[in-house]
This record gives sequence, C-alpha cells and structure tokens, in this order.
Amino acid sequence: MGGALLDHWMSGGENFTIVDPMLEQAPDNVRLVKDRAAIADDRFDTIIVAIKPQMIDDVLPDYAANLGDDGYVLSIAAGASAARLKKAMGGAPVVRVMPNLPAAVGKGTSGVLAGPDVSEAQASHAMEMMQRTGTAIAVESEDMLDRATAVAGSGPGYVFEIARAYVAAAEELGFAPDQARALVLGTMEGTIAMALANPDTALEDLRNSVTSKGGTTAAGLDALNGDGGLSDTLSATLQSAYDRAVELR
Ligand SMILES: NC(=O)C1=CN([C@@H]2O[C@H](COP(=O)(O)OP(=O)(O)OC[C@H]3O[C@@H](n4cnc5c(N)ncnc54)[C@H](O)[C@@H]3O)[C@@H](O)[C@H]2O)C=CC1
Ligand SMILES: O=C(O)[C@@H]1CCC=N1
Repeated sequence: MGGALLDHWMSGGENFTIVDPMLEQAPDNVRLVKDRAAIADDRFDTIIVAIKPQMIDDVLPDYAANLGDDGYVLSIAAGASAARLKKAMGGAPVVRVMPNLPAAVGKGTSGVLAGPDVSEAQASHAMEMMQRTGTAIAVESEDMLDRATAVAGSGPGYVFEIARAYVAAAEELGFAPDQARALVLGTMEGTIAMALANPDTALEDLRNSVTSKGGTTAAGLDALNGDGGLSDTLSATLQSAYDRAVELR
C-alpha cells in the first residue's frame, strides 16, 4: 500500500526516504535503505508508518529519535490507535489515515484522523498528502476511522470479490472469460459513473430506473436480494472487518 501511495505523494515537494529490509527497488529520486542504522543520524519532518499493525510495537520505538522538531507521524496501519503509535514514537503527534488500494491509479478514498496534539499545519499537510492519491474525508474519532477501514479500506477486496463472482456467473451463462470480464467490468464502471453523475438521486431510484415491471431485472433482483440475504451478507462483512480493526487497536 505504501508504494501505491508514494507514486502519487511524489507529485508534492517533499523528499522521501524508504526504510524496508525487503524492497529491492524504489522510484527515481527516492532514497531506499535496508536498515534504520543507515539513517540513524537523520531527522525527518514526517515519519510514515506503512508496516503491518502487528509489527508496530517492535519496530517503531527505534525511529522515535528520527523525528525532527515539529515533526509528526502519519500512519496508514489498520486499527493501530493513535495512543499506541504515539507511545511507540516517544510521544510524537500522530495522524492516522486509512487509504484504499485504488490510490494506485489515483482513485483512492481515504479517511483522515488527526490525533491529540496534532497542529493545524500537520493535519492539513496529511490531508493534502492523501488528496494527492484521490478523495480524502476527515473523520472525528478513532472509532470512525476504524469504521471507515471496514467500509473503504477493505472495500476494494469486497468489490473485487463481487466482480469475480459476477464474471464467473457470466461464464456459466456461456460467455468466454474475456467477454465475461468485459461485460461485467464495463457494466460496473458505467453504473458507478452514472451514480456519481447523479448525486442527488437515491440509489434505490437509480435501481428502479433499470427495472421494468415483470421484466428481466426484476427477476434477477428477486434472486439477488429478494429475501434480504445480500443486505445481511454485506452488514456481516462490514461488521467483521470493523471487529478485526478493533482487535488490532
Ligand atoms: N493493502 C491494503 O489495501 C491496505 C493496507 N493498509 C495498511 O498498510 C500497511 C501495510 O500493508 P500492506 O501494504 O498490505 O503490506 P505489505 O506486506 O505489502 O507491505 C509491508 C511492507 O513492510 C515492509 N517491512 C517489513 N518489515 C519491515 C521493517 N522492520 N521495517 C520497515 N519495513 C518493513 C515489507 O518489506 C513490505 O514492503 C498495514 O498496516 C495495513 O493495515 C491500509 C490500507 C489499505
Ligand atoms: O486487510 C487489511 O488489514 C488492510 C487494511 C485495509 C485493507 N487492507
């Protein structure tokens, strides 16, 4: 995820250094080191946390001394609370963000939460960084960021899975894989574009505009969610992802 964001962050004026023991290559003009020892004497305005949440308590304390005066921590880690990050970073201010993977194509949707002691300048820098990767929405509490994680952070996983199942069903109906993929992704893209172009029209009304009485869409929708099963599945999906974010705090 860090790499996808970096490609868009680089349109700003900052200089970036990556510390990653595994990464073999970084974009042009980005310094890559394998170990913190290589930057032991360097100070940074922002330290970006893009490691797995489970590693934070082991890895982060080593970096507390690398944050310059007036510096802040920007974390993309799911769940990990500002309090936990702040403690690991020797009391530094923390902005938590929750991006999603379409940031890779400049179409990310992020939640942004400024933790305690974050200055206005730091909060607006973090917001501007996330806006370089797509849309960014400020949220008011850590709990809402964890809820945004369940909806949008993990969301591309659900959408890819729905698209995969939709394509598989089109193949079962007789289409070749490339035809099925083109029909499904084209339909999804066009439908989302139409919803975005009509922000004041309820999604229910847009759905009804496709649905002729006694027609094919009504028959399909009855099978899809006539018993509310799809709605229940989506509620359970978001609740499970949120519960996991809470466990990762
Ligand atoms: N994948 C996604 O769609 C999203 C991920 N996130 C968050 O992004 C973070 C990273 O997740 P992914 O990118 O999926 O994982 P990843 O496994 O692709 O990336 C983690 C990176 O950390 C590096 N790393 C491992 N140990 C390290 C160390 N000691 N010091 C420095 N770097 C180290 C790895 O080499 C790897 O490049 C997680 O906290 C996750 O919650 C947030 C939103 C979306
Ligand atoms: O699955 C995860 O935990 C990360 C956070 C949101 C998307 N991927």
